[in-house]
Amino acid sequence: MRHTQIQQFVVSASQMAAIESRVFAAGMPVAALMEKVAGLITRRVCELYPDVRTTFGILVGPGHNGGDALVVARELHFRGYGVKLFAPFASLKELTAHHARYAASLGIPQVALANLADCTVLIDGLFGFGLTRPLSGDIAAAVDRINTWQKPVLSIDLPSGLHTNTGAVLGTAVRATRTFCLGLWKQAFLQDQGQDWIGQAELIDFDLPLADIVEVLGTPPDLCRITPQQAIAALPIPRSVTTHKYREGHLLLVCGSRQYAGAALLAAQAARASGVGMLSVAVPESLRLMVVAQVPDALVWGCGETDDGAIAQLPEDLNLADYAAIACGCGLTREPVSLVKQLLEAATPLLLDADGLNILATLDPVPTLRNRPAPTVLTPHPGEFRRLFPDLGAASGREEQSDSQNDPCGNRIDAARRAAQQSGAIVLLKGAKVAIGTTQHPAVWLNPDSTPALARGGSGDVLTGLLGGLLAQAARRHLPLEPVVAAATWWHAATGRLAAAAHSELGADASTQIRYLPRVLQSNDFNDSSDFGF
Ligand SMILES: NC(=O)C1=CN([C@@H]2O[C@H](COP(=O)(O)OP(=O)(O)OC[C@H]3O[C@@H](n4cnc5c(N)ncnc54)[C@H](OP(=O)(O)O)[C@@H]3O)[C@@H](O)[C@H]2O)[C@@H](O)CC1
Ligand SMILES: Nc1ncnc2c1ncn2[C@@H]1O[C@H](COP(=O)(O)OP(=O)(O)O)[C@@H](O)[C@H]1O
Ligand SMILES: [K+]
Repeated sequence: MRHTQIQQFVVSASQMAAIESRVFAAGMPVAALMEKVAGLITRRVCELYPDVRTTFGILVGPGHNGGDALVVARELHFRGYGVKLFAPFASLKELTAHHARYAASLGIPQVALANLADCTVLIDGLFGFGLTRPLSGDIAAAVDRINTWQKPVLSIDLPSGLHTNTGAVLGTAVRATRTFCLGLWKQAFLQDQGQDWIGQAELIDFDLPLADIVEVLGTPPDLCRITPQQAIAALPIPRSVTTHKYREGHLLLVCGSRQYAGAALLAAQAARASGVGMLSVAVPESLRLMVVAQVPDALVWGCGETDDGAIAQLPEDLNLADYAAIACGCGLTREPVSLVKQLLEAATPLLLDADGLNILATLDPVPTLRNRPAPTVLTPHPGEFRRLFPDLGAASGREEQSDSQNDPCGNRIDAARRAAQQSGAIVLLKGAKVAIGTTQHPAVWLNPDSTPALARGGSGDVLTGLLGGLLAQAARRHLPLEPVVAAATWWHAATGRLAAAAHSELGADASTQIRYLPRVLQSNDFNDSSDFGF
């Protein structure tokens, strides 16, 4: 129970400090907490490296991150491991200085950086959430040098140099292979730009009282890290035994063009896998028979086409009020502007993706969305996000085409939140760590566990179909849509992980993802997203 609750929280540096202050004010001695935390870290290090011939090079910073590192060093020393310290700061916080003195008295050597080069593993205790300014000078040079060594690095709390909230690299940062996040997930762990430095992330729960956490974060908290349990709870299962197809929602998918026929198929097949009661698909007339053949369960509308094979208009006898939800955009091309306008005016929950978003971007999006008579869900990747919300775009993540960006204001959590606040829409900002901005509480949902196997054309169409189908089911029941958007995000990511486990990261193409959608729900163990057996 505690394990599940703790996994949902995400904190900023100041919130973490506020929670710790409450614990200290209540009587917990700082030194005792440091012993406890470092003891838990030591246990994990010993589990990871049971061979006592392993040698550890330990980087010691001036604050309590360095204090943690010194306690870990001492404990590893007592367990018989070889330990060397690199402690380049002349002035240490008081508790850290005590531990440094004791470590010296035990004969644990303090060495120059070059002498760590022969250690098997490095432990990074330079800076944690107390980092206040960019790394510079000798310490930045040391970090840069360590990063060239290609050794396993275990970072304590955060890779030193990473901004606790944004995950941005401040000057330079340690490239960790694994990071032990202490107590509560820091925001950096849910930001794309920190991921290449964090490596494998692991939470070390050291029993911060829930009452203190809730007091600082509020109920419900502003941010929520999506857990499998929450996601499953938001899915329309188990079904009522007496239900019938019209009670399980009717989705209208508006998608496809002669140029992008596959996108329509992927979205329709994923919508089918969502369990939606009825699925209608509106495509250009020339795609109609192909969709019928591939998705025989759908009612397929053939629409009038433009010269280029995009949808010119919806059939006259198609009544938008007949549907619980509409999803539009996959493979649409940017031609059908009046179609998207028509859908935006409908009093039906609307999901816009891909070219639906690109068209919306030309229609003065913020006031248009604000005037919508029904809820809207947007699923932009960072490029589409920037087109929709240019004033927030810099904060949405790295450039699509660039592989070396570290945008110092790449705060996706903030970008998704502000986009939702401005527009009133639910904004699902795609990426490695999907951030979903809402106007409700929580203001932002964050999806922690995914796979780069999803980074390929067609993945987004799968998400749109799946989410559209789930939105139709929720809207039919008059349920809030925000938890459903979070659940679809989790389901899609879990599908990618399951498909990648079976077929490799390269083999989890969009069609394979669709085949794996139902298998995610067949797994019996949702206690932890890492408990899927992969
Ligand atoms: N309290 C506890 O018992 C628990 C604490 N825990 C542990 O404590 C960590 C937080 O400790 P912390 O607050 O001491 O901050 P920390 O991250 O060590 O660094 C601050 C020091 O770095 C300095 N400094 C900053 N930037 C710098 C720069 N660019 N270049 C050079 N120096 C720079 C800064 O100096 P100043 O800015 O004051 O000049 C200050 O001296 C947390 O991450 C976790 O590991 C947990 O185990 C839970 C229990
Ligand atoms: N590195 C990554 N790790 C995890 N998920 C990713 C990664 N890159 C992309 N994704 C996910 O894959 C999907 C890609 O969607 P999108 O960019 O719209 O692709 P397309 O339109 O080509 O299908 C989104 O759900 C996104 O969150
Ligand atoms: K660190």
